[in-house]
Amino acid sequence: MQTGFVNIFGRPNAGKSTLLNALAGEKLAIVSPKVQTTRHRIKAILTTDKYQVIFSDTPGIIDPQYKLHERMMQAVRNSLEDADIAVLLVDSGDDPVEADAVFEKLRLKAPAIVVLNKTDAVSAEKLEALKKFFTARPYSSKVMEVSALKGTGVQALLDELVSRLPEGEAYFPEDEMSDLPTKFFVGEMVREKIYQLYAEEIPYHTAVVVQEFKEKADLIKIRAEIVVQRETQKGILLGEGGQKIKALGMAARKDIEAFLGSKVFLELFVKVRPKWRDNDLLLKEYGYE
Ligand SMILES: Nc1nc2c(ncn2[C@@H]2O[C@H](COP(=O)(O)OP(=O)(O)OP(=O)(O)O)[C@@H](O)[C@H]2O)c(=O)[nH]1
Repeated sequence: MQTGFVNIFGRPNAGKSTLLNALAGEKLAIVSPKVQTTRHRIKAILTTDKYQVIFSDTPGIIDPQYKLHERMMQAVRNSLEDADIAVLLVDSGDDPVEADAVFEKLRLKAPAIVVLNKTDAVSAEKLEALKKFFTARPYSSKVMEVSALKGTGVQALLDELVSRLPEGEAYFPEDEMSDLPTKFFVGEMVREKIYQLYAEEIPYHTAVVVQEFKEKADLIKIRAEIVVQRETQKGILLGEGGQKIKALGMAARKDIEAFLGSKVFLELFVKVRPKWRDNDLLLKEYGYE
């Protein structure tokens, strides 16, 4: 069978997580309109009798400002190492010069396909110009177009990727969807809702840790801790009379229930941990190694 690693790189908000989910046919990576939603390297495994592709979504490439950012960029570097094919994802509405600067710096070893995303949101002329621009770049072996959101072009991209993979044995059992544990995805679903429900800065000061995951007769009991840096942030998360966190819990529970295919009892707690984003021990505890 054709088998190998396809790793997705790009600037924050290019749509990497949306594309990973579209390729995998399953929502594994969380998505929000805010930049830097993805903090880990998230693998999605797609297996048929003809191929196994292991896709990786990586954090958007940025200059680190605190240790959490450094961990995020380490996840990007790890992903550079094992790629059989790199997908360089471009937000077609963006300035191509900025994406180009990021791709140049990656010093890719693997052959790369430049994928123009969000084609649903730009004109044909702009797309034509982008195609010309990226075709001429030295790292680009092909330029393709998709709308990860609408699904346009995703099958053609998948076919192209599979055709370029080496032949070999499957790396993972056929029923495995990811190399990350269920608990991780549950925490991510809570984090996604924080990105969606809270204003600008709150999500960037927040981590989510699932502390308890117990399967009972007819439901799964989950206890998750939301970590923030300051007391004021705790107050914002809770909202007046706990209204905000209640809404957060309800929205997250819905997604978690759909993901697990089971009824869920979700308890959320907020804890203040000053400067956790720069604390090696806490970063490790929260899963950012
Ligand atoms: N119109 C349009 N919007 C898209 C498309 N793909 C993604 N988006 C939107 O772009 C935003 C960012 O998408 P993500 O998938 O979270 O982007 P990302 O590259 O993983 O972002 P980071 O976590 O910052 O690295 C979300 O609001 C998506 O809905 C697309 O094909 N068309």
